[in-house]
Amino acid sequence: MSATRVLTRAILALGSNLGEREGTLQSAVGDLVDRPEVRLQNVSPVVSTKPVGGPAGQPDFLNMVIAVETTLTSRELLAHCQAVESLHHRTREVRWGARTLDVDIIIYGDEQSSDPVLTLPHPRAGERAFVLYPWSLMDPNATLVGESVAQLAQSAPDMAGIFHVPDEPAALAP
Ligand SMILES: Nc1ncnc2c1ncn2[C@@H]1O[C@H](COP(=O)(O)OP(=O)(O)OP(=O)(O)O)[C@@H](O)[C@H]1O
Ligand SMILES: Nc1nc2c(c(=O)[nH]1)N=C(CO)CN2
Repeated sequence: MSATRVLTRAILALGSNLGEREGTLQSAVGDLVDRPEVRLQNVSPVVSTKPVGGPAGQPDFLNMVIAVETTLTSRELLAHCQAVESLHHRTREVRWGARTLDVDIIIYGDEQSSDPVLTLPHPRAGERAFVLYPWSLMDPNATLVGESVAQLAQSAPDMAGIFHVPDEPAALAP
């Protein structure tokens, strides 16, 4: 008889700035939860964000976060996120360069780790409005290491470059 696995809540951040960005994010969410060990709990709106770091002139990102409950360990969840990135033709050439899909684990329960292979909470999440702002829209009461995610978003340097994505293409708007 196998041991019962603990169910852990995790926040995953998704970003895309190459190709059909919105479609990639939508299908990546499906792929991330397309196994019995990962259950989708909540989904943020998609926001448009200016690139933070990396080469100049790269396209704007679409970013979003999701909340999942999982019986995977944190390392298994990382491997799963990387497999979904590969499925969407993610390559790693330039640090912070343009990519079809990036999936980061922001928190995994209250696990803390300084291992570079999997650092938890994600070491740069607390200063990234492209993670914090959609997270605060999904869960206005969320906290990251004891601080309000909504407040952290407002003081993040990239907050000024964040825009809501209209539900309909601008060309169809009255
Ligand atoms: N919390 C985490 N979530 C995802 N990857 C992580 C995490 N902590 C460490 N890593 C490691 O970071 C490595 C680089 O990941 P990646 O190429 O996606 O970085 P990036 O998204 O370009 O930059 P950043 O790490 O600043 O978001 C991965 O191979 C992974 O092992
Ligand atoms: N706007 C934005 N900038 C970034 C992003 C991202 O997802 N959105 N991801 C990065 C590395 O994870 C680096 N810079």
